[in-house]
Amino acid sequence: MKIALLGYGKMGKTIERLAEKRGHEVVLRISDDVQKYDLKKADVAIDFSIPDAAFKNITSCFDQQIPVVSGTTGWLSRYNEAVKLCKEKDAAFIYASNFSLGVNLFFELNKKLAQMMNSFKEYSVDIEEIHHTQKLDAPSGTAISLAEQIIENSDKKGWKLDEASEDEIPVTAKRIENVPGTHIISYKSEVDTIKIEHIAHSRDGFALGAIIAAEWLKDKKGVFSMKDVLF
Ligand SMILES: NC(=O)C1=CN([C@@H]2O[C@H](COP(=O)(O)OP(=O)(O)OC[C@H]3O[C@@H](n4cnc5c(N)ncnc54)[C@H](O)[C@@H]3O)[C@@H](O)[C@H]2O)C=CC1
Ligand SMILES: O=C(O)C1=N[C@H](C(=O)O)C[C@H](O)C1
Repeated sequence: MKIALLGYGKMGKTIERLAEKRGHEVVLRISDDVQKYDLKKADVAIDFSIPDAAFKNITSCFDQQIPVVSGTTGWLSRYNEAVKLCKEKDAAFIYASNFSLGVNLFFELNKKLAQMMNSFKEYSVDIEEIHHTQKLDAPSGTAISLAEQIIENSDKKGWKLDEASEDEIPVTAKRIENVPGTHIISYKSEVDTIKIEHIAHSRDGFALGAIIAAEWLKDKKGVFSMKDVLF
């Protein structure tokens, strides 16, 4: 598979290393706001760029009929617009706030736990995420996905960074040098705490998941999620 990397930072470089090991070839590397780039040589594009660039990168792929996998976070206010454009242009698109297998399993666990805990009002829920200090967005896209899953499976009405009201989930974002990504969900009562935690040891899990998603998407049309790829 010939891959265009839209974003050639920490994730782009990790994807290149793992993709080459799987026999793929990187044919284009974009790491800036290039006015127009030619994706014709690529079978698929993988976007891990910056929040301000993701929408333009993704829709350029639709225009050039190249399937696109995006993991960039912090641009999701335009996600529905991207979905609409993908359908109009009969293109192919997968977005995931987190491509790692471990986090996608953790997502399923989170939904089940939220359903179970909803009957026990003596417990209050909170989410904590920890990432490296270069991260541009807060809270992380994964923390937002986790909060949305809890909201769908409980009586919670929303989430808020730091201070939250009774019917909202408080989300805390910490920034510590070199942390690839940690997410913790806690249910606390007077007498005890129940915690589930996902700790990424490196970026390899995210990168491998994105490559597997690209292999899966290459010959398809439509809008998909990581759940379609993995389960
Ligand atoms: N969904 C997932 O599984 C994961 C998502 N991420 C997200 O991926 C994104 C990238 O993460 P990192 O690689 O760690 O960041 P990074 O800062 O190391 O790399 C981003 C790169 O994008 C480049 N860039 C700037 N403008 C661009 C443009 N217009 N087009 C293409 N590239 C451009 C920058 O020069 C930089 O090299 C972030 O939004 C992060 O939250 C990160 C890890 C996993
Ligand atoms: O910026 C990162 O590094 C990460 N971003 C993603 C997010 O915002 O959830 C996924 C992962 O946690 C690493």
